[in-house]
Amino acid sequence: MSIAFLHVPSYVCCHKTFCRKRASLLAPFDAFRNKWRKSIILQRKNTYGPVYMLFDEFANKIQQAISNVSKLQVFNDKEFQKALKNVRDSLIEADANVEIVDELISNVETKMKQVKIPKGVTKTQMFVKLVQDGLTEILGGEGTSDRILSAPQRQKRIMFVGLQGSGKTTTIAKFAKLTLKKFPKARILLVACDTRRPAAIEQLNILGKRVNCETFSGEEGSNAEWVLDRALKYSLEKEFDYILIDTAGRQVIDNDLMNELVLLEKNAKPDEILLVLDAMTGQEAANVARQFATTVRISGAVLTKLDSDTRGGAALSLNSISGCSICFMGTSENLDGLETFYPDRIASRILGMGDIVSLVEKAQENVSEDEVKEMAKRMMEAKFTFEDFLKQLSFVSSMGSLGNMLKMIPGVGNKINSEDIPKMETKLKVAKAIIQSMTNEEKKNPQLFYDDISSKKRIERIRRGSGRSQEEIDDFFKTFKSAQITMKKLGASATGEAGSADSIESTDFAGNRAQRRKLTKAKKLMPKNTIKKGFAK
Ligand SMILES: Nc1nc2c(ncn2[C@@H]2O[C@H](COP(=O)(O)OP(=O)(O)OP(=O)(O)O)[C@@H](O)[C@H]2O)c(=O)[nH]1
Repeated sequence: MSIAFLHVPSYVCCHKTFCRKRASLLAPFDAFRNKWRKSIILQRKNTYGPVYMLFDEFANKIQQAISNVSKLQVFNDKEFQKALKNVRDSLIEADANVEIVDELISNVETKMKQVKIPKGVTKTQMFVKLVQDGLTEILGGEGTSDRILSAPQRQKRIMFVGLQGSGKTTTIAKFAKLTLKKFPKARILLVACDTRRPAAIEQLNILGKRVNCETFSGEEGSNAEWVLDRALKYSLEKEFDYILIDTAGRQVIDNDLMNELVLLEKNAKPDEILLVLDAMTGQEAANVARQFATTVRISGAVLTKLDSDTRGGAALSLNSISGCSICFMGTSENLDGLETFYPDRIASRILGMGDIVSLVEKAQENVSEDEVKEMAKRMMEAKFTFEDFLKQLSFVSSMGSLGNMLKMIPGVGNKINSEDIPKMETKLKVAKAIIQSMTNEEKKNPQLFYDDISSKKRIERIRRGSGRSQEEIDDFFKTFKSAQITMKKLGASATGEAGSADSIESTDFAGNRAQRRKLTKAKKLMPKNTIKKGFAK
């Protein structure tokens, strides 16, 4: 059965009254709609594990349009118009607002005609850059996330508002965790002002414990103002640095909700008010934002459930329609699933150009400088053990989903087939299990598995201990060997020692006969001085 009828594009319902009527008309479908959403999340989880690609449906289409242009030898007016049409179509299909899309297309068209293309830059490259700039603009301007996440000069109060089920309570816990990552000594109090839904208080209590933050809640039946008043006194007394205030949501915007928020804003005098919006509502999120912004002073939006939103309509419409910029995005149900939203980096990721800045930031968050130095030193010394391999694997998994990480690497993200990622993630898990079944001596000395007469017995013991098949074990040792070779190559090239092709060929994992023949042929074709030492440039 088609459920498309549940999502009327918001440009059809530009009138406030109609919006309200539409929402109440759809209220009976809400339970069904939520069930449908949950089933989609489950389906995606079952198919791809924890992987999500940012707006993958939209990204695939726009990347296709861009890649067609990049392949062109001649970029004449006919091709240019065709490329513009393809970009426009992909944005419209992504549920972006038609007026905004047309403005973007017209800007690209005008700029392309006016701009003086610098030497060394092709017309098609200029086109891609203009599309990227346009996309960055509609995703939002500067953003306020850095200010919101900055160290507080005095007690900082942040209020979270939004419709029911948009993800406020979960986002508060995620936000607390993100803040603690940045300021580990920060003292954070979570305040349960969502007194309408008793389960919300319990939910905040549980989540608070999971992120090691204290929660303040009133008795059952107490009103939100009363709880806030007590919580503020308590927080001053105990000198908390951050006060994160959860508020009640409604299925639709009504006077009751708005009046309560106005009172809470007046009493809490929050430094920031974050509007939490469900990305899966598409353009409707922009209308909700517009209505909230008329009542309370919204500092920015948190767009949740982006892991389930393949189209991107909410992100593409929010800023232009409501003037509300996206500061953070929810990328999973996990408490680690909140990321800062940088429009330029997101545009780059969508266009398949990667996001190396975020990748480096993630790496810095998860691995210390000393660890990096130690790893580099071992690489230089051409030592690479199972212990190092395990450290690298743990480092990769601590950075979040592999799919997200790969998408951030320029030139790699758009070449990865999302269906291959779960296989890669399973491979990482298998490798971890195998190494964990080794003794400390084995972890430190991989040679025991290659030269030692007891190697067969060792491998068999590990196979049984890790519960893996012989095929998985063989695959693991092969992968490890090639990682070891790569490390040797890197170490040799950095120190200028003989290595590279010659030394690789002499190892037992130089590939099969066909690969070796290919290598010899390549070496013959290379100028002599390039194959002696290090990498050929
Ligand atoms: N997949 C996914 N699920 C999320 C995300 N954020 C929140 N959720 C889920 O959305 C559901 C609703 O989240 P809540 O935090 O309870 O929403 P709320 O706005 O506090 O709801 P009310 O208190 O009823 O107003 C929960 O099942 C969350 O786990 C996200 O970024 N991704």
